[in-house]
Amino acid sequence: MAATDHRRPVVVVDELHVEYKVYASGKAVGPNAKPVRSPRGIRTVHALKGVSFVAYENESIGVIGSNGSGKSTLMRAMVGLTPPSGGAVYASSRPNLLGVGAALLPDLSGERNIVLGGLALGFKKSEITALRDQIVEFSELQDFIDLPMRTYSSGMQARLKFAIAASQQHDILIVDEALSVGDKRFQARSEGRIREIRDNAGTVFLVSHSMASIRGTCDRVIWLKKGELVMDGPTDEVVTAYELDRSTS
Ligand SMILES: Nc1ncnc2c1ncn2[C@@H]1O[C@H](COP(=O)(O)OP(=O)(O)OP(=O)(O)O)[C@@H](O)[C@H]1O
Repeated sequence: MAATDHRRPVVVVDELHVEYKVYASGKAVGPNAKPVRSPRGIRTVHALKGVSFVAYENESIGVIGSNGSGKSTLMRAMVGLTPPSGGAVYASSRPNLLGVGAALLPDLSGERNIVLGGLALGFKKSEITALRDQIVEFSELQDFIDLPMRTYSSGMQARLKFAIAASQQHDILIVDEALSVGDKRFQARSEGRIREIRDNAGTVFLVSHSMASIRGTCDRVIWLKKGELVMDGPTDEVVTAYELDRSTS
């Protein structure tokens, strides 16, 4: 395709395989993968089985598939949190996974967590200070920002996390299911922010079970099923095929 040749590739996923090895007593094996029991009592879950695609700048790519199909594993492998057992991921810059959750502390105020989350995402202290007002405003938590995070509802926590992570332009941003937690109005605002990041030459991956969010945000969709990429193409085509598959299986 001539048009494709002119776009700058930012992520190349090449024949990516991820296998999790879990002790049989472990809790990590999900219902959809077929665990293989080895003689030593270790199960292997083949979560990604040779997934390949190229993502270009200015694309926003939806990642869909039923529970346990490998979506989060793919995102974690793209940011380097989960090592591939085969194949490779190449990226023009480090992808950022939106989900500063692990870094935030429930006993600290929203205010302190903005600093903590910002640092965890690699922002400089001065950048966080400059972005503070914008983050509070986007999260709409002005009246609650001095309270400990444990007093926030899950939707309020999700809003703060999204506001921190989306406060800066990212070259490659991965949003894993974050949008489904806030209310309708916040979802619409976050979708708008994702489109803005994409329009400013970023590439956005959105993992979601909400086909409305996917349709509203993405121009291309990757559909995973049991660790394999079954379809990669324009949003409407892939979502329609996925919904048909779900209604018949
Ligand atoms: N840390 C882990 N250890 C062992 N197995 C894992 C681990 N993480 C995921 N898996 C398994 O890998 C498979 C893919 O899981 P993954 O979380 O990538 O799916 P997903 O498509 O993101 O699912 P969901 O829609 O439910 O979030 C599942 O069978 C799951 O049980």
